[in-house]
Amino acid sequence: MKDAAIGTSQVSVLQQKLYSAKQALEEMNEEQNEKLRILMQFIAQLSLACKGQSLELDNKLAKLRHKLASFSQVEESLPTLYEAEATLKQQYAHVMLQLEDSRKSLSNIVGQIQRVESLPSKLKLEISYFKKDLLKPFHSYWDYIPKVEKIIGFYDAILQEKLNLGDQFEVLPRHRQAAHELAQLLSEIEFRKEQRIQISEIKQQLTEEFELNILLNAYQIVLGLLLDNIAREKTASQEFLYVLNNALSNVQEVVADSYSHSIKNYQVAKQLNRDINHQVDNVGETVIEVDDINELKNQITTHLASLRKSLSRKELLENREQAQLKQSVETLRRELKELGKETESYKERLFEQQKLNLLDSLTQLPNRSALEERMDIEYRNHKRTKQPLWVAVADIDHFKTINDSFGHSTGDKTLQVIAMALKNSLRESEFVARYGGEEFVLLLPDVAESDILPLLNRVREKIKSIPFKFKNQRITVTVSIGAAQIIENELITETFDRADAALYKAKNESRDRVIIDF
Ligand SMILES: Nc1nc2c(ncn2[C@@H]2O[C@H](COP(=O)(O)OP(=O)(O)OP(=O)(O)O)[C@@H](O)[C@H]2O)c(=O)[nH]1
Repeated sequence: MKDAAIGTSQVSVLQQKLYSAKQALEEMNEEQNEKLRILMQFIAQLSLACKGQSLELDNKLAKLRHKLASFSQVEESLPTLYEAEATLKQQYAHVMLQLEDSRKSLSNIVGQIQRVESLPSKLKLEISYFKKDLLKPFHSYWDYIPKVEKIIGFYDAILQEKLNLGDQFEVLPRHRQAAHELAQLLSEIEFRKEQRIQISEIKQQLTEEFELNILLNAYQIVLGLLLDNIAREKTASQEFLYVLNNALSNVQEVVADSYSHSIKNYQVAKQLNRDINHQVDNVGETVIEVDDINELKNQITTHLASLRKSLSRKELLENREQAQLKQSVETLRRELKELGKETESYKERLFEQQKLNLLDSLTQLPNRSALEERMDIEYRNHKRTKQPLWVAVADIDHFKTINDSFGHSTGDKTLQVIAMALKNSLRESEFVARYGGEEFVLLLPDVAESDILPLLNRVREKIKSIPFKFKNQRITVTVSIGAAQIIENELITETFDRADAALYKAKNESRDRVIIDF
């Protein structure tokens, strides 16, 4: 009976082992689910950064985010993940198609250039090589943009050729007008920091006496810079889409893989559990049924041997599962790290671009888009709090005379100084933007009706007192201001129109004054 007691205690040790093995397996599953949940949240956040690429993609990613937010089992999100991936692939295909169309259009343009008679043979040869080069497909916008620049270069060479032939190309009033318009346009476009010096040189050249090729060069450079800006933004978001797309595919593979592994392992483990329970039952029955001690010894030894075998198979399975889990988690962690890096640099580029989009490059004041956003916010605040809100439009008087008498770059500097003065004369909660040209818009919340005229007159006086000195001449620059307060049931754009009409009146009443539309 002593042997039987030993057998029973061994069985209970084995049962204990079995129980702790089961618990460890459950913990592993929980840990795996937790890691996946973190990854899913991350993907949801990341997909937000993709917004604005295409409406369809936005919808798919929104659906995916919704699924991921409420996910309890990974496999529930798989179909939506597949759908989002398919759309990302479509988007990629769409971009490629666009590039292909652009390549064909470029070939057509080159064909037209080739038809120009009187092309020097060297240029002809170069163009025909270039046309052959265009037979190769483009893989990114970076392939496309240099080709456009090259074509612009050909045009330029042809024009130069014509200029040289004619030699006495006269600068006509319409050329001067074009140069003036280009200079003005340059003041309204946001350029990147490293482009600004080049742009201000071009502006300077356009305002002085110039030859026709200066104007042509200016067009070419500006076009090149603009294309570069467009390409930068496009490539940045495109690259990011590809990375996200790949990451989604990898994660999807890992998830699907570990899911099918855990199903298989679960089934094997279930079978093993059944075997072990069965063997434990058998030991129990043997202890009850067999009386002969030797027989009992033999049978229990056999049962124990087979139990040990099942348990070691189970241990093997658990080890394998542990290794698979480690590998999946490792792969996911790597993906996460890569994505993290990519998102960080994308965010930086986006931030740069946003800054570029909302600041006026000359004065560094908020630009018109920023003004529209702020108007929206102030309007909603006003609706909520019922506090007064004023819109004022300020315009520099006789600004054209400054440009005409002292040059465009002096005009630019004047704009910068006045912009700074306007900004400094306002409180933190007040806002000023460059609306365009020499016009600024102020948004003034929370100012009582009795205070608005003195406030704006102070601003006007402050600008008038700036000691400008151009070409050793002391110049007083003044501004005219029109303002209006938002009234019940009025849109803020209507208030703006009334302020603008008041400014018009101030200009008509000999300028340098403030008129309020009460
Ligand atoms: N230097 C410079 N001039 C600019 C810029 N934007 C607009 N301008 C010039 O601003 C001048 C505006 O002239 P007008 O609209 O005739 O007005 P004004 O001379 O100020 O006359 P009033 O507004 O009637 O007092 C034009 O000569 C524009 O070329 C800029 O960014 N830099």
